[in-house]
Amino acid sequence: MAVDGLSLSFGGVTALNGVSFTVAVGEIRAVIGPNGAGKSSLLNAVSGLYRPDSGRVWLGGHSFAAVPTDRLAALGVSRTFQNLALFKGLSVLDNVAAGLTHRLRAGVLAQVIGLPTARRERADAYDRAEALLAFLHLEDARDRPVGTLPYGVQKRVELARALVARPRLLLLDEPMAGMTLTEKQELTGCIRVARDDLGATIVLIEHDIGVVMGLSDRIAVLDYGRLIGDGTPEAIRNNQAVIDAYLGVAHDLEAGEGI
Ligand SMILES: Nc1ncnc2c1ncn2[C@@H]1O[C@H](COP(=O)(O)OP(=O)(O)OP(=O)(O)O)[C@@H](O)[C@H]1O
Repeated sequence: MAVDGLSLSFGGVTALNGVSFTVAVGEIRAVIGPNGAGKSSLLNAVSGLYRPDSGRVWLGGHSFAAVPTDRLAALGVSRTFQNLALFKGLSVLDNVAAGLTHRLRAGVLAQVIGLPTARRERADAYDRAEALLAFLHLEDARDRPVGTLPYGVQKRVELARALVARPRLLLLDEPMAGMTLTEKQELTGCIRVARDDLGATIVLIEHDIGVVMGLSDRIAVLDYGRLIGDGTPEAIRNNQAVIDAYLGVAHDLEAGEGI
């Protein structure tokens, strides 16, 4: 994935101003920056929810002036949202399988009347969902209605659902928001599993600087819509422009506190 000269404004507000960076295959790439820096706008442009004013988004060897949302799955892209978007009354397994069943080739009618192809696709979706539960340590919660689970577990279910289609690129929007320290540690482990064992390239927006420093291979830093830093955690920690604009206000970087 890459973005090349991405610009986007809303009325008089410049959300993105000529942002370019690349994401290597198999990389965990964080995008950080103060509130209003343009992080969500960037993720929304990459996933096709916003149409940039100029610039290109590269996904899987194709470049787009505006990413077609209906082709995201075919391009191997999956994303999560800041606010949970799960079916609260359905079980964990059903929610995870929904990451596949909502776009099965056999249509809804075929599913309902139980044609063999539909049955096979559905069984396959559930097999893959079961496998994902094992990877992300969710087996114990398999049959529980999602709404009854602690928030941190629900976030893991959301990650599992995004992963069930085996995306090549996974976009995570503030995955650690609202989590306890233990939950953050668990989810960090799951994100590593997604990369190491499931082969996903990961781009995440995250405010918790401790998590970002520990998890990312490279970090892109936005400020007022501009890219002001791009490099390894070590390079970003020592980047004066980044310290001035962002890290300088961190309470305690070494302790890994969020800001
Ligand atoms: N749909 C929108 N309509 C109008 N202005 C918007 C819209 N989306 C973003 N903006 C503006 O664009 C700028 C960048 O916002 P964006 O949400 O991308 O920043 P962010 O870095 O994700 O912030 P936060 O960390 O607070 O989520 C802000 O000034 C914001 O008010």
